Amino acid sequence: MTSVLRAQALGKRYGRRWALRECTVDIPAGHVVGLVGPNGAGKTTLLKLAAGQLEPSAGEITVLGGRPAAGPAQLARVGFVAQDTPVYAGLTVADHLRLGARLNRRWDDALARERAERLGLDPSHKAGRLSGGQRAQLALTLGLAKRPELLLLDEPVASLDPLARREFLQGLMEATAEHQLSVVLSSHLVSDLERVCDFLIVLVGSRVQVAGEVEELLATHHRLTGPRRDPGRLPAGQQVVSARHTERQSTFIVRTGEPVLDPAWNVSRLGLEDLVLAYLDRDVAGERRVLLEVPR
Ligand SMILES: Nc1ncnc2c1ncn2[C@@H]1O[C@H](COP(=O)(O)OP(=O)(O)OP(=O)(O)O)[C@@H](O)[C@H]1O
Repeated sequence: MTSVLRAQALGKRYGRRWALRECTVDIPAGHVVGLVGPNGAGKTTLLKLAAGQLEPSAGEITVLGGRPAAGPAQLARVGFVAQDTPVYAGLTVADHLRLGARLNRRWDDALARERAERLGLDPSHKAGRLSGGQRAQLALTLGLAKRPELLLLDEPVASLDPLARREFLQGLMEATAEHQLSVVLSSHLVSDLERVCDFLIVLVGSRVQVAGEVEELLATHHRLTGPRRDPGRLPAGQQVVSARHTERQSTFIVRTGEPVLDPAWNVSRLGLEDLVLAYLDRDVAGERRVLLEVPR
């Protein structure tokens, strides 16, 4: 299957500090990819590298088989909705659609108008007077009407209330099914990602901690609880993601393709949220522990 995004030892450095480091991922087409990580993890950097807005300092990245921003044809295949729903406050909804039509060679005007109408976006309203949710929907409409093959969304729901978030993600899911596009979506909110994503990338401290299809990740990660044990005594095929101990008991989260047969363990499956938290909670290269926002 063709890759929508392939990175090999990709890195971006500002001065001596790496914003993204040794990033190797291969995202097949047709997925809604959740890119999750705490503040400063490198999510925006990866999306901007994919959009061709940044040049790598190390490694390689190809998007839809080409170099990002290789030229107008490549740019037309990728939509990028930057953080904070970038719209022009002084322009009306109709102005935005006209601008989109002028700037994008594959612009789908019928889609843009139909979507704006369905969402109740009044063409005569200035973007600056729309609510945060409406602005996010306008930005998504512009991104979709561009008819990209890959849509990159940087924290599109961060400023939205739960209802607006649900509506936005619902709209995104419908649009991806209808137009067969691939999406990479960054967010802090695991519960939102759980609803829409079928591929996950967890970034912490500028490095990819885990990447893969959600179904496969959920099938291969287990929580083991039992009598206290040193992690070094687990079988070689069980990769320890996290370990917690009390005086008498150990709880491990392990990744393994094999069944866990040791009768000493009580084995349970993980939900996506627990899986993500296990990776986020690891100490990364001695850096401080990181916490993720998980709305209840
Ligand atoms: N233009 C820049 N100059 C210097 N450092 C930068 C620049 N842009 C990003 N960084 C640094 O690179 C690291 C990764 O930033 P990035 O914006 O990619 O993180 P993020 O995961 O998107 O964070 P957030 O969730 O807060 O948006 C951070 O440490 C940040 O301070």
